Amino acid sequence: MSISLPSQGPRIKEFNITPIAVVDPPLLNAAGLHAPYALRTVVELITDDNIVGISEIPGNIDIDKALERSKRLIIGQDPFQLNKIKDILQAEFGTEKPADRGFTPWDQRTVVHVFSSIEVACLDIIGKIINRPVVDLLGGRRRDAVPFSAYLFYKYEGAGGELEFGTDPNATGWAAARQASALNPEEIVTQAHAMCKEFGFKSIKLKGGVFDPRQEVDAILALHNAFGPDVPLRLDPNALWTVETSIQYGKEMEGVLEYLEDPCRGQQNMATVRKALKTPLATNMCTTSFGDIPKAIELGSEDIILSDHHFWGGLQESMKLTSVCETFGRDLSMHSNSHLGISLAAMVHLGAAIPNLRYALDTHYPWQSDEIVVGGRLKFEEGAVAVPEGPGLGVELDKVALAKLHENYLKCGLTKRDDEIEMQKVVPGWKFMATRW
Ligand SMILES: O=C([O-])[C@@H](O)[C@@H](O)[C@H](O)[C@@H](O)C(=O)[O-]
Ligand SMILES: [Mg+2]
Repeated sequence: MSISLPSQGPRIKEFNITPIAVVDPPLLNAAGLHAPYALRTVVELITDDNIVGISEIPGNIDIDKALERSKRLIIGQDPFQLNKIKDILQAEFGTEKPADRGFTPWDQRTVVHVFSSIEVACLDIIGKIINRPVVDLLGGRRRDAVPFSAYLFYKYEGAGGELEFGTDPNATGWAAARQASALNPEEIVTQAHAMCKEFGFKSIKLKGGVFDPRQEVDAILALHNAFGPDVPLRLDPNALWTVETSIQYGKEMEGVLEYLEDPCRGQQNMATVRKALKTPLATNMCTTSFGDIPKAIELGSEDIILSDHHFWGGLQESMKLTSVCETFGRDLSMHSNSHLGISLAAMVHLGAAIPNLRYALDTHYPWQSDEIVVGGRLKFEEGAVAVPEGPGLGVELDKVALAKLHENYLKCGLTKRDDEIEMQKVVPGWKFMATRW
């Protein structure tokens, strides 16, 4: 049966794709080391009456090529017809398998990113046309401001960007702390104090999977001592631990962590660990798509799904996930990667719509200093970001800032994220391992 669409309605007439490179400090993780620039891609959809919708996704040349390929399909479409747009993209690209996400801490699928970028930009357009914020297109706000967690990283000394491992001697406050090394529990506690002071975060996550688990657990215990029992803590070894290691150290941190994130790899292993611990388990690695849900429920692999609209195919798909979580008694919170204000605004609209938000969301935002939205960096108050004012996402693209970060992209020569190669520049021969301890 074919559906006839209104012949009048707006049509997308222009689809711009701009890869950018954002200054990023030398942060360490399970897959190696962050490059001096984190890559993002900015999508702009423009309607025939010149309404502009924007979105931001992780940068990767393969995703950019897929976006290029989707241009001819999207131009001429009505941004309100999101189901039709989804069907068109699905017919062109097919559906990726959950396993296509790969072993890295971040998601390596292509098509989910394409879906997400087009959907968010269309929602931005729709919001502007009907003069409503995006949160109202997700069922309306449940809160006016969305709480985020501090996100600590082990790191080498350095500011990233052109300075790479060097530092800016004129930096003060958090900008100075952000350049400092953090390679042991004491330096992690110092980083936590500086970040919480600047942004007012009320909970703290440590990115693990970098050092021997003993060192990382000691850092968590040091944070517990420094901040006391009222500041919830999380540790994320990005699946590098065995089941035995996860249970051993999970038991040691019982009562200290609010949740343990992806201690080990795969739903079956996570389910075994979950049965052995009282501490809830969270994931952005073993249950990462709707296709993973049946097994997640059957095995009981996690308590909290860390959604990410860039990986779950957009904001509306993420709202669908909230219903799945409610149905099966799971909590939902949010995962992040290095990002700027367009992604942050989208996360805030989604975070404001999620029911029963018990856990503050992740954000890498404090680690970035660049911005591409008019008015500059978004503000945190008491660790939370207010739903942006204005229709759509409530943020506008600063074209001059965008052009500068596109220049960075052209100059830096990076085309996709590869933390293993970056690490090998510092530690020759270093190898990523799917399970390490
Ligand atoms: O930025 C990083 O290095 C993180 O490791 C990131 O890539 C992960 O995807 C993420 O933050 C996580 O929670 O696993
Ligand atoms: Mg994680």
